[in-house]
Amino acid sequence: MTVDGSLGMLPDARNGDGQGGDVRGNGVRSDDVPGHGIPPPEALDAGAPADPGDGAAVTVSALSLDFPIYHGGSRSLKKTVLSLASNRMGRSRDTDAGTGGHLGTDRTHRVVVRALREVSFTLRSGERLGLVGHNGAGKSTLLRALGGIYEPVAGSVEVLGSVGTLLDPNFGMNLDLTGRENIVLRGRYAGLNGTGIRALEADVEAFASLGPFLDLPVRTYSSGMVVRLGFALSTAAAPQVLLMDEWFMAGDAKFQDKAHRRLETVVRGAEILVLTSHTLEILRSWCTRLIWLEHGAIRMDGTPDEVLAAYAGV
Ligand SMILES: Nc1ncnc2c1ncn2[C@@H]1O[C@H](COP(=O)(O)OP(=O)(O)OP(=O)(O)O)[C@@H](O)[C@H]1O
Repeated sequence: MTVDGSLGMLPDARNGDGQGGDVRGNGVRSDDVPGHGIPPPEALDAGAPADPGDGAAVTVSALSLDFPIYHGGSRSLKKTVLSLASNRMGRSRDTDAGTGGHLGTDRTHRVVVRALREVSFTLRSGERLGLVGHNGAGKSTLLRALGGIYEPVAGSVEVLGSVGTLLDPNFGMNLDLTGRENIVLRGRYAGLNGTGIRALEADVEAFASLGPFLDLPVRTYSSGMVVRLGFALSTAAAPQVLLMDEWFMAGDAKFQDKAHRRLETVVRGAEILVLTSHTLEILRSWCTRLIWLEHGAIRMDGTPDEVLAAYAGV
């Protein structure tokens, strides 16, 4: 079972529980979340927060990841794939369109999108990595593989340290529960005691500014309101390794401003950041290193100045 080690976080991978499996973005499986009967915070005072340990590092070795296409039996798709590649995965002629991963077939002749192809890199404490590349280049897939959400078909991912994810505002959220109940649940999954959960509730309530909606089911929220709640929950504590998709830029202008300030604190607290964005100013100002992905493979790995000059000519 993969239970998050701290708020919005996956467990420390050194416990052997941070990789693979059906982990949702915040270490909470949506099907694990009970619908009712959540004990109040004061009933939980015996618990203690997990110790995230120290010395974060990320090692990715020859990572490949495929998505099977289940209606790939259609003749036109098969014909396209067969005519595109002649026909060994990972050894394409110039078979790729301008967007998307590499289309091919696996050993059982099933059509797959090879979203990542033999990706290798290491990250040490202090590094802030930005991922750039065309639509469908594999940026989000790589983030999710680092978060243990997707399993590699080949190669490996090793993450040392607690992992925090800002990948999808809905991850780990039970839409039938109220915002407040979701906060308590998240606190419980993080191993917080009653005092910790009350502090979390106060922090998220103040930050998300949902007013009376906090006591209504999340399914009644607008998408911006879900972002507010999800963001507030996922940024309530700084993980050692923070994985961030660009959805955090969603929300109205006032919220974006607030979100940016809070994120800066989290990013300062995190030892390693991995961020995807199409916004060049964000990549330049937040990252110390960029990896340019093209059709699932690393095209370039360097400083933001080097990579942006080659990628975007800026
Ligand atoms: N769940 C899925 N099922 C099938 N294919 C998928 C799935 N998720 C991603 N893909 C495919 O994997 C490839 C990489 O997608 P990914 O979302 O990682 O790209 P990205 O670089 O994040 O793109 P964008 O900048 O458009 O968000 C794409 O070709 C996409 O079609």
